Amino acid sequence: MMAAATSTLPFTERSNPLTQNIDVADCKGIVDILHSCDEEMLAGSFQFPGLQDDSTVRTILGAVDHIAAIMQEPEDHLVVMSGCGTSGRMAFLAATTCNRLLIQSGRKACCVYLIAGGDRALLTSQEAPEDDPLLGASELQQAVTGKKKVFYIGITCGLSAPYVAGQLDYCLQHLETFTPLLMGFNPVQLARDHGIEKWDKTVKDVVVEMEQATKDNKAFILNPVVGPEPITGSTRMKGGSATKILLDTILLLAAQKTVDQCAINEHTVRTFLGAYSQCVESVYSKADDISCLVSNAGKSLQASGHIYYFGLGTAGIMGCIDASECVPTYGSDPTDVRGFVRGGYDTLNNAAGCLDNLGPLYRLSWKNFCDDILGRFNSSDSAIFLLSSPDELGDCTELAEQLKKTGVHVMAVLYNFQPTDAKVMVSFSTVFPQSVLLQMPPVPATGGSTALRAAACRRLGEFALKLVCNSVSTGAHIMVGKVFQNFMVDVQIRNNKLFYRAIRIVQHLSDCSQDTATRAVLSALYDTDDVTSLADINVSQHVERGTKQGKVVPVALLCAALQLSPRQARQQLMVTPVIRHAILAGINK
Ligand SMILES: O=P(O)(O)OC[C@@]1(O)O[C@H](CO)[C@@H](O)[C@@H]1O
Repeated sequence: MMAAATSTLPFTERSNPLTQNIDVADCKGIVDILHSCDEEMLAGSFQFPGLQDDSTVRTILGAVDHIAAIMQEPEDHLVVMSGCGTSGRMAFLAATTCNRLLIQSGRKACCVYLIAGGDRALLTSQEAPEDDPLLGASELQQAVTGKKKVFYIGITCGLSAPYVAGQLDYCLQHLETFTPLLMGFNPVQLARDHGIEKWDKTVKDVVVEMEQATKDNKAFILNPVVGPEPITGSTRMKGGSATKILLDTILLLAAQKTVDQCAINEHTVRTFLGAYSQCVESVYSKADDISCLVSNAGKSLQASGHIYYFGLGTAGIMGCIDASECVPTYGSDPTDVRGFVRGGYDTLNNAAGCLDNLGPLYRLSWKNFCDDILGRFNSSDSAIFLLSSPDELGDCTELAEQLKKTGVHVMAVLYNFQPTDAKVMVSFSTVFPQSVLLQMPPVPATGGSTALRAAACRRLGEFALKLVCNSVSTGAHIMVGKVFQNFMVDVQIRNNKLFYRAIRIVQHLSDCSQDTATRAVLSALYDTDDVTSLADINVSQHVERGTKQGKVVPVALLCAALQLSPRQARQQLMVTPVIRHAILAGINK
């Protein structure tokens, strides 16, 4: 095998031995495999500290202390959380929900989020700004104008995003104002060391500087290793979940320290992290029910239908977040999987407000759904309601009944912390005969405040919904052949990292040299047999083209594996769209 040596590959880009046959598993098998991956995320044991190890717990405590100090003096102090794609969406959710909790507790909001590509990236994939460190730095600079002290959390699961590196670099140059924390899931030595266009540093250079600042007690690095992703490189899954666990734990404990004035120690942190382990078990104890959702969702995509999530509050936002990542990961159409939130932008509570005018993909309220889509909703589509309490049933019934008239599968996922009342359950299963009821574990003690307790329940519930939605969208895309072994074989080349990932996938699956794989990818990207003139083009130009050009990796794979021209490969894919079948068909010709 000519693929790059595993030990030099970041964990976040490695192929997970647990999932190498996920593409040929049945729906229950897929969910069971994802269960073992999520257990692995919490258990760690990759020869580097994991989520629950001492050094991680200590770093969390350090961050809690700093953030609690900022919460005490919110006037000219600020917490900034920032990232690209899922990392930025998790930052958004953490910042907005923490602010809400602070206000409910009689305090002032003190958190802001940044996401590469701005607020439109909350709903759609905007990958290119991830490659721009200067953009990152200038957006951070703007966000902190007038602030005296800033705790900055830069999230990049792979320790790979230049946008975040640019911000960390800015923090390191202004340590009198900033205390930076780098959050990611690789050891520092595996940070990305590729050249960055129009910048004189690599991400790794900045991470090394961060390491030095950490030794001087001026910065933090929080980088537990959670193991390779279930779908290779898909950091929306374990990476996104681990990000959520860490951000929620840090912010809730900081709020507890501030609001309830209670001491937070290692035991408190461990109890919180333990609750997430219990949550994973509660979720997957419903693996049979979840696999029914996966099956229906997969059948929808197979029939060229759609998967729609509907939710109230942050439950609805979890659906939107899950949907947003399907486009770059699986090369799917942005309308294939969509999320709708009751109340639209008022519920989203994003900094830029209503984005309706950006186009149909930004119309996210239930009303928008009824106006734009309900009329053409049909029996190949799937509807999944996401609920955070049985009390929300009344709000969902009317829309659910309307949808049922179209003959579609209308399903629901409900998380509940109270023992579920039998009568409520009867009405629930009348409206949603196909549902997943997640009985959540007790929340860790969160002092005396009811607001704090309610917030802790919500954060755990969102985590549970994330796991279910990730199972649904991953499983459904596996069912339509978008995964080969455990590789995303229709990934879109939308940024620098994805360009090199595409090459690695082709190299690995067609067992060829890196050079051959690069030629195959360029050939597929530009639809040409002669790639000699493309050798000197900047990766950013390949990315620009890759953002518009579909099926690059499948075409490149067929070119490399079967020595086809891009034209022949595209023809083959028209006849046999499932890549594994297309290769076998070519070999058997
Ligand atoms: O900077 P990170 O967090 O390593 O990676 C961010 C990213 O490139 O990867 C994710 C999916 O793999 C996307 O959500 C996002 O665009």
